[in-house]
Amino acid sequence: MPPHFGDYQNEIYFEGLFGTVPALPMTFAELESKARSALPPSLWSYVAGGAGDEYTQEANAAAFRAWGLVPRMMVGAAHRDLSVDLFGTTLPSPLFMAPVGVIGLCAQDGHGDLATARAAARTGVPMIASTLTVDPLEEVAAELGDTPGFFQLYTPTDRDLAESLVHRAEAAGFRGIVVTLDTWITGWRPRDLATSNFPQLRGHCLANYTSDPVFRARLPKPPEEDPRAAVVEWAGIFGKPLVWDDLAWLRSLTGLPILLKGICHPEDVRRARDGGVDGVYCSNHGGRQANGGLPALDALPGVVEAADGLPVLFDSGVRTGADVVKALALGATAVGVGRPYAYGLALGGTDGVVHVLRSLLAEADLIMAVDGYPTLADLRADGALRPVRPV
Ligand SMILES: Cc1cc2nc3c(=O)[nH]c(=O)nc-3n(C[C@H](O)[C@H](O)[C@H](O)COP(=O)(O)O)c2cc1C
Ligand SMILES: CCCCC(=O)C(=O)O
Repeated sequence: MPPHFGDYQNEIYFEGLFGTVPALPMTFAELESKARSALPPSLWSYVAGGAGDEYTQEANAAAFRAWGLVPRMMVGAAHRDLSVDLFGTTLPSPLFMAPVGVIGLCAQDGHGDLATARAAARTGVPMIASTLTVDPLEEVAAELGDTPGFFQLYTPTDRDLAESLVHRAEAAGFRGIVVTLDTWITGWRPRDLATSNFPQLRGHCLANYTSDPVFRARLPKPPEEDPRAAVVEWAGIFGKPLVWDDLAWLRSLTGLPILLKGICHPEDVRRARDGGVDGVYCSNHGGRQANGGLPALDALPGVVEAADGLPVLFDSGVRTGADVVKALALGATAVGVGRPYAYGLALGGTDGVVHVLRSLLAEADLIMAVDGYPTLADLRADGALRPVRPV
C-alpha cells in the first residue's frame, strides 16, 4: 500500500487533542515572514530576492491561479498512489528539492546542506545538491540514506574541473547530473547589488571547489592560506556559456542520467533529446536570473509535448500542494521547490524542511482524495484541469 501523505493532517490534529499546535508555519505566507525574521537581513534578501523588479518571480507563483482542477466524485479515491518512476527508481512521491546553492548558510549551524540531505533521507524526497554547497558533495551524499540524490553542475570554464566534479558526484553515489544552463552569468539582482552582497563572493558555498584537486592545482597557495585568491579564481572560472555542441562532451563524462535545467522552449527540448539527454528540467530559476520572462508554468505544456515521454522536471513558483497538483496535471513528471524548503531550514533545520515537504505532500494528497484523482495518470487525463475564467 503506498504511503498516504495526507496522514500528516491526522498527526497534527491528534497532537492538537493534547493541546500541542504546530511550532512551524502552516502557510507559505507565514513561512516566508517568519524566515525573514530568522535570517540575517542580507541572507534573507539574497534568498528571497530575484531579478529586476521581481515581476517574473511574482508571475511564476501567480500563474498557478490561472488553472483549476475539476472535481470528480465516487471514483474510489480512498487510496492514492503518488509514486513516480524516474531513471529506474520508484520514488514515493513526485516532489523533489531543487538545487539551492546557498542553503548551507540558512541553517543555524551553517551546515544546511547536510540538514537538507537528512530531510531527504527522512521523507524519501530527492535532493538535488548544488555545486555551491557549504559542505563538500561527498559529505552531503553520505547523509542521503536510501533516498536518491542528484548533483547539479555549474559547468566551469575549466573542462578538467567539470570532469572532476562529475566524477566525484558519480563516486559519491549521486544518481544523476543536472546541468544548469541559465546561470553561467549572474542575472541583474538589485537587492544583492544594492548591498554588494553575493555570498559566493564572500567565499561562502565554495566547498566543492576548495576540496577539488583540479581547482586547488590552479591556485598559487592552498585556499586555507589565501582564501581571497580562491574566491577570485572561482569567479574567473565559474560559468561556461554552454552551446549545443558541448552536449557530446558532457555526455562523454558520465553514464549517469543527464538533465538540462532551464529549458522552456520546445525547440530546445528537441535539441536536448537529439543530444541524448535523459530528461529536461523546465524552470526559469525562480525568477532570479532574467526578469520580464514568461512564468515557467506557462512554458510547461509546450515542454511536455516536445519531450514526448522524456522525463520533465519542473520548478519555479510552487508554493502549495495545489500548485504541485497543477504542475503534475500539466504533465510534469516531478515537481520541485526552492525557497519554501530553504525557509523551512531557516526556521527548524532538518525538522523544518521535513515539515515543509510533508505539508506540501499532504495538501496534494488530500486534494487528490477530495477531488477524485487517485493517481497521477488520472490527473493528467483530458479535462482534469481547466483554465480559470479571469475575474
Ligand atoms: C537562494 C537560491 C539559490 C539557488 N541556487 C541554485 C543553484 O545553485 N543551482 C541551480 O541550478 N539553481 C539554483 N537556484 C534555483 C532553484 O534551483 C530553483 O530553480 C528555484 O528556486 C525555483 O523557484 P522557487 O524558489 O520559486 O521554488 C537557487 C534558488 C535560490 C532561491
Ligand atoms: C551564480 C549563481 C549563484 C547561485 C544561484 O543559482 C542563485 O543564486 O540563484
